[in-house]
Amino acid sequence: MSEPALLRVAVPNKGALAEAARDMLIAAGYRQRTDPKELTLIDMDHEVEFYYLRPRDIAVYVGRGDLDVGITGRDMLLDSRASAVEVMALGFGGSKFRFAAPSGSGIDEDSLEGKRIATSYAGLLQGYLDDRGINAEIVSLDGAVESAIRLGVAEIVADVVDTGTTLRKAGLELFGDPICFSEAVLIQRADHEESASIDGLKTRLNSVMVAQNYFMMDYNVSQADLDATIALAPGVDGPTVSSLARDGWLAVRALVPRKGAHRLMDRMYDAGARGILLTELAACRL
Ligand SMILES: Nc1ncnc2c1ncn2[C@@H]1O[C@H](COP(=O)(O)OP(=O)(O)OP(=O)(O)O)[C@@H](O)[C@H]1O
Ligand SMILES: O=P(O)(O)OC[C@H]1O[C@H](OP(=O)(O)OP(=O)(O)O)[C@H](O)[C@@H]1O
Ligand SMILES: [Mg+2]
Repeated sequence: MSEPALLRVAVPNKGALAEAARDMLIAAGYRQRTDPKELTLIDMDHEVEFYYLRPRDIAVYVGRGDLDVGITGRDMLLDSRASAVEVMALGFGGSKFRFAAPSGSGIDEDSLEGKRIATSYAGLLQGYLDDRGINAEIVSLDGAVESAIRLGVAEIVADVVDTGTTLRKAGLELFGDPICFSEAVLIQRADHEESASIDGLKTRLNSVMVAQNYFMMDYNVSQADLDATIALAPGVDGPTVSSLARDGWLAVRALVPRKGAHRLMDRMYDAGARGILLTELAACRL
């Protein structure tokens, strides 16, 4: 009997996305490497082979068709100019790609013409400049771009910003609108065909994201207050209502949005709910 064709999936091997990508794949039921030095891992149950690669290279492999699907940052996908497309945003690794200059320099987005701009995302920056007809010199660096100004290499930097701590430490301040709002994304080759195995992966990842957006709420309530509490927490397809071994009381279970769940708990209590529990979900397919 021939071996099944394995789905080839690229996963960041280190950096800002690696740990969250691994956690998400494990939550979706896949095996992941236990030794960070392993380069690949086969999950035979799901007929998937994972390749642990630099996030910057993942769009190249997927764009060429050497790998079927990959997880990388949207900014890295756009920077690569590879023939790959975003098929699903994964809800982690959020960052912005932004301009910064020394505090008080007076440089703004209207004064980019003729400047030297240091970045490790030359493709992404060039696309921004070309779209606006701006001529500026791009100084391409590998990382730690924030130091480029102090060292005289450039007057402006364009870099990934999350908390802004790195920029502040370098005495820089942001200017202009973000060039790109990034997060981790699932990518496929631009001319990909329909694939049941990739659909399976997307469904599983989606179920993890849905689970991250909801809590399961359990509570007890008297028959008299049931309608009021259901109106506050109607669930997705209506709550499950079971009898409780206490006369005139019911046990109720409903999915509730994670956002505002604690405020909802207060309102449920005021409406008569007691013994209210919020529980994390591991995965959830609605
Ligand atoms: N501090 C951060 N917070 C959130 N996302 C980030 C942060 N730094 C980078 N990212 C995002 O993670 C992705 C991969 O960047 P990362 O910094 O891990 O790659 P790298 O610079 O090639 O690797 P390394 O920094 O390990 O040399 C990019 O999409 C980037 O926007
Ligand atoms: O706004 P912050 O929360 O400070 O995060 C942004 C910093 O994080 C990344 O650096 P990384 O550690 O990946 O180093 P690198 O510049 O060498 O890639 C990014 O390049 C910024 O320098
Ligand atoms: Mg980095």
